[in-house]
Amino acid sequence: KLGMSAKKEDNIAEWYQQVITKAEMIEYYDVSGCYIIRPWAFEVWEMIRSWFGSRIKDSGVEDCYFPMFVSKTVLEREKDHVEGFAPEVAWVTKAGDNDLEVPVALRPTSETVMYPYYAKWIRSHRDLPLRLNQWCNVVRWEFSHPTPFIRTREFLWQEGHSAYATQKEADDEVREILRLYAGVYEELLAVPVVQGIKTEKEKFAGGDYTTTVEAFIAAVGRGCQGATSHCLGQNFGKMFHIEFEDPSKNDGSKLIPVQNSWGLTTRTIGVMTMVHGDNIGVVMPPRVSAVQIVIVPVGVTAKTTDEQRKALMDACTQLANELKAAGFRAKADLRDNYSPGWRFNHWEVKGVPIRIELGPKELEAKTLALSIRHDSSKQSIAWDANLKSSFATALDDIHNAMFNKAKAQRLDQTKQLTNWEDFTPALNNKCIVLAPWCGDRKCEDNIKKVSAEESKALVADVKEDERAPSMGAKSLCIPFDQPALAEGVKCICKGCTNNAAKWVLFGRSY
Ligand SMILES: O=C1CCCN[C@@H]1CCCn1cnc2ccccc2c1=O
Repeated sequence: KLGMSAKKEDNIAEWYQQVITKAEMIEYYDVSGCYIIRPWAFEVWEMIRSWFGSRIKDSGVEDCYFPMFVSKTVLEREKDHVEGFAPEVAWVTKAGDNDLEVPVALRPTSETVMYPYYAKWIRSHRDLPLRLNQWCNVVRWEFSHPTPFIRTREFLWQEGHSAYATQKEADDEVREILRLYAGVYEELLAVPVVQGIKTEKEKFAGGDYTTTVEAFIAAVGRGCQGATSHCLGQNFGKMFHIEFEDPSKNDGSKLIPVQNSWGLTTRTIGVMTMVHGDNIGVVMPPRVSAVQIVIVPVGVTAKTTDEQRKALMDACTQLANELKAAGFRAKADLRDNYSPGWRFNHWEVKGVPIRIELGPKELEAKTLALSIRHDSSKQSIAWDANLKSSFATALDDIHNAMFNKAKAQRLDQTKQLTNWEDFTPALNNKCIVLAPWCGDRKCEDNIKKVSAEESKALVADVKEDERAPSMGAKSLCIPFDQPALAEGVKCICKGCTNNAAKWVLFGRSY
């Protein structure tokens, strides 16, 4: 039974689980926190990989593959970045009945796997820049609530690791990669993102600074980190003795390269689903949907003669072939063991951007009746020589409409505030907050603590709905695009009298 029973605005967790299973994206699996990624979702990952992978390759990044097993000594080499994450590291301790002499960890990320070899391969400045990337899985045995695509114990990602001779080159690459991450979200997935830098509290502790693309899930009013691009500085270079001869000297003195690392994961698919999905099911962005146009024959009745039925089937196949020849991912669903209505609903729940019902009278008139999934509108397109441009326009219009709708929702649910008393009510109104911050870590901690307390107090009043989020707001990013900050504007934090230094995006988040 395909029908959705949960409503997105009522209970997004229940809605999400139904949507991703009925759209055949996910199958639940018997190891907690792990899920089967079915073709309808995996093909989105393949589109993302093709788009992002081709662009980083064109810019000079080389793909490679490192082992997924990490020895304990190597993993714990960079103390301060691992200690916070140690509880998430999964270990292999046995093979068959026998304990391993030395347990090996499953990679949670590959800095410590790769950098001993960066030290071996980098000798001269001519070995720089070294820019390697791998598409792989990683394991992080998290204990917080697992959510398919969004928070899983194993996920797919790409991780890029660069080493440069100069800080400038590294800084430039951090932003170049972030621009591509924004492109994955905005050009492929029709999801608007805010680009910014993480606060010291939220950045990757092993690095110098972390830049991020932040998405927004309007249905629950929560931010979601989309991808990160870190400048690691020389921290790992010092730890792993990565050095190169100083080209400006001839006394053999060494320099430590400036490194970056950057990652994008299958969380992208979860964000896409949560942002665009509706109470019918998934709504696929046209540029990543494995099927962009589905054709279902209709109007076949007992009165239809065999040759009429055959003519109609052939026409559906011919239309699909013409669309494929024009470069679209089109499919004719002629499975007559399912009713046309069942087929129509099937592709609607899966979120195919354009569905075409082709019947005898459309065939006669050579006009195609299009059902547009994202807004349930109807369009008719002549089946003529302009097929390619008509469908290209229709699909681009769908992408832009989905993007603009999501952007309008985010703008509508982003409150720019300067007074603390407006902060928690905004969170409880499914909003994120752009607020002035003095830059003190104390205030950032306080904002999270006090907003959580104020939310709990509210939930206490509203007893019956224990699901109301009592989560505090964390800083999502310091947007690169900063509104003007007038002289004397104070930090939003309750009780802080410091002048604000920056506008910061705060919100509950995944
Ligand atoms: O984000 C990225 C992008 C891709 C390459 N790695 C960086 C930083 C990863 C930070 N991190 C995240 N979880 C971890 C979990 C266990 C051990 C170590 C880590 C860890 O270093």
